[in-house]
Amino acid sequence: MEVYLTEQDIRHRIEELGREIDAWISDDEVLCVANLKGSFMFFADLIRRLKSSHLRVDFIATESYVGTQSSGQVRIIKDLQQVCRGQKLLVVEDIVDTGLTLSKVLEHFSTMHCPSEIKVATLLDKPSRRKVNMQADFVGFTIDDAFVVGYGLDYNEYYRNLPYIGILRNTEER
Ligand SMILES: O=P(O)(O)OC[C@H]1O[C@H](OP(=O)(O)OP(=O)(O)O)[C@H](O)[C@@H]1O
Ligand code: HPA
Ligand SMILES: [Mg+2]
Repeated sequence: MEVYLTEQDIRHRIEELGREIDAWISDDEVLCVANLKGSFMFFADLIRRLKSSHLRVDFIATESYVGTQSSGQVRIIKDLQQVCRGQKLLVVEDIVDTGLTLSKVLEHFSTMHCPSEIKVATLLDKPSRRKVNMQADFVGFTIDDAFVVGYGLDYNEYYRNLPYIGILRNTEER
C-alpha cells in the first residue's frame, strides 16, 4: 500500500480546518453530522478540535459504492434522530468524488430538515471525477484521480482501520 497522506499530514490539516470551522460557527448553535460510514474517523478527530459549547452531533448513513465504482444510486440508510430546525448544520464527509452522495445528502437536508445554514467539510476532494457540480466549503486535501483507502475509507469494507490514507493501485492487493 502506497502511503499518500501520513497521520501527521492529516492531524496538521485537521487543526487548520478546526480553526476555520470554529470561525464559521462563532457563538451559534451547531449540529455536526457525520455521513457514515466513511467519515467516522475524520469526524471524531475534527470535532474534538472545535471549541464551541453549543455543539451537538448526529449521524446519517449513505451507501452507493461497490468496489471502486459508484453504483450511481445513493441510498440514505439512516437519517438524523431528530429534525434539525433553525440551527447551523455542518455535514462531515470523508471524500467528495463524483459528488452524487453529497448532492443527495444536501437535497435530503433541504427537503426533510430546516437548518438556518448548511456547510460541508470534507477531508478529501477529488474534483477530476465529478459527475455533478458540488463543492464543499471546507476541504482538507484536493487529491488526484486514484482510489484511496484508510482513515475511514474502504474498499469493499476493508482498510477503514488504517491510520493513514493510502492509494490502492491494484484491487487484487488484499
Ligand atoms: O462523491 P461520491 O462519488 O458519491 O463518493 C463519495 C461517497 O462515497 C463513499 O461512501 P460509500 O457509498 O462507499 O459508503 P461508506 O461511507 O459506508 O463507505 C464516501 O464515504 C462518500 O460518502
Ligand atoms: O477513492 C475512494 N476511496 C474510498 N471510497 C470512496 N468513495 C468514493 N471515492 C472513494
Ligand atoms: Mg465506501
